[in-house]
Amino acid sequence: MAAQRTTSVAPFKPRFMPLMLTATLAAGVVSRSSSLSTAAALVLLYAVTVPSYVIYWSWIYPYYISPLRHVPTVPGNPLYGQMFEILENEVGVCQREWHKRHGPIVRYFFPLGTERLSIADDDALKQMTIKNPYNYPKPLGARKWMTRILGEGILLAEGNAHVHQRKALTPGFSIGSIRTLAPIFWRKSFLMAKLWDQEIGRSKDKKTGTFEVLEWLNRTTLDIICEAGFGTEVNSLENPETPLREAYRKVFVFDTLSRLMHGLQTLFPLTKYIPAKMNRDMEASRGIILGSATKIIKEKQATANPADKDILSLLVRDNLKLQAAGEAGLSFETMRDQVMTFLGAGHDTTATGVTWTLHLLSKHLGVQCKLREEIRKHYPFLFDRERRENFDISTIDPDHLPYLDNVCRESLRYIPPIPMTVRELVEDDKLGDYVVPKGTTILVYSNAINRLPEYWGPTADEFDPDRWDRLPDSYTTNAFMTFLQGPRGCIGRKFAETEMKILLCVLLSQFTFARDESVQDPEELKMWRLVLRPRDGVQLKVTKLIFLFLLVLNFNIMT
Ligand code: HEM
Repeated sequence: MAAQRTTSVAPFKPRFMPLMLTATLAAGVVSRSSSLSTAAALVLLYAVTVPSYVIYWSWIYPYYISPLRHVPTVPGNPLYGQMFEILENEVGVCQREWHKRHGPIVRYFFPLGTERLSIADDDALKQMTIKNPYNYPKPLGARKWMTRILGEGILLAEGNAHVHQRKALTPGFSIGSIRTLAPIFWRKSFLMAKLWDQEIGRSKDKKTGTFEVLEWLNRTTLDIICEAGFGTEVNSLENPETPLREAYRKVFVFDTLSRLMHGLQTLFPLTKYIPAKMNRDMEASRGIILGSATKIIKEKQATANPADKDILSLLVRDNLKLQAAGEAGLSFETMRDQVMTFLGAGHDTTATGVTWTLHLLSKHLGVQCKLREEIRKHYPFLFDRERRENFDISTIDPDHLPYLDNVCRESLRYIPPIPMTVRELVEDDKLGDYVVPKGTTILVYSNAINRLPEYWGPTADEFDPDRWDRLPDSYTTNAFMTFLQGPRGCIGRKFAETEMKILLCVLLSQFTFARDESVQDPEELKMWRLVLRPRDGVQLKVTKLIFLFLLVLNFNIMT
């Protein structure tokens, strides 16, 4: 299709309040110049204005005036748009179907013909994420909503401020830096496994425990980001009630009212002042997170030790160097907000990713066995308590396990912990064949793109780690949007991947995982708030591996 152009004349976009004000003033004029009373004139003018407004925005603007009218559009009633379908379904699933039916760039509606574009087109994604990323900032409403808990760190910075912060933070996330931090990942993973071992020890048969794993993994990844990221020991693993963990627990409450309030706040930021429980909890959580971040950064600045390897130490040292060279460097508030960002972005995401992986392994026992055998082949000592306690863990690089790599990638493709991201154009731009005007809201759904047959072939909807060894010709880098791409993509990707692999090596070498059939499949209960989580967590049957060994050994001896 030929490229569409925006018209040089700005399209007519009446706004509700000014329109009603005009109607009210007109009612005054009409009542004075006719026999109608003011009330009757008001009723008459409102009766004409409101339906005209609704008809214009729902049926005239979207189809005859909007510069986006040529973009393939999801059929439906623009009066309420696809809102109900979106609310009823898992985030990204409607968009996945729409892309399959209508192509890689689709338009759909929120009420009153409010337009949204969902982008899955390879070139358009390149344009947004790599060629022109700063033309696509996060919309103000979304930013304000996220700032409350994540601070105004790198995730929410835009333009030059983002370039500056990204440059300052990148060295802390280099492969070399992550390698230096890996022993912390191992230590915390072993600690969690030890605590699981104790938990199972308290079960009836002392072999199998049935418990919810997401909360455990959240505590482990929180402890890891605090120590590896900031050199701070939180130990929420052994102290589950630690206020910082409690603060994040409250942020992710999924009762209906909280979900409604969160949704409202992205549209109307002032609703954060409504004295509802959710707002009180959010404020309390914010206070704790902000307080912890302030304490961390103050301690770090006071004791900048050249031997410290954590990410924040690198940042503080770099910043001091910049300031010594007469450059501005990062302010105290910016550094504090980076800590808030890393706390928020850096633990729940990975915990959710590992949790979904364990869930998928519990459903695909063949994959679980194959993965365990690979770990055993490369790192046999992990399966032996005495040997693993005496092994120099810093020499192990889990990147050398190809099947582990496949399993992690496939799990993150199949259920992306961050299922979507939203952007708003600052200036007109061309996406695919369409000129998209500034102000358009655009969504990139990893939970749609990651499973499109156009990129992944007919098995796109299956969990199959082996696919990574035989990717179809239609695959492109942008078909895997779990970490986004380009300068706004996840800076912590290597950190998360290494952490995930180490956790899986430790867990699979000590336990087996089976579905707890007494609870509903968590995949049917996905809930989204920044992260796509299982609503009630993931409850698994966790069996100590040593007992299975003995069982197999016994069986072999007897037969
Ligand atoms: C499996 C785990 C993770 C996933 C799936 C993930 C995914 C993402 C995605 C999709 C974005 C882009 C968000 C947007 O712009 O809307 C992002 C950004 C970011 N992530 Fe991650 N992330 C993970 C782990 C981590 C970890 C462990 C850290 C820190 C240690 C981290 C730190 C960040 C930061 C700071 C940004 C903002 C980058 C920027 O705007 O320049 N993430 N992540």
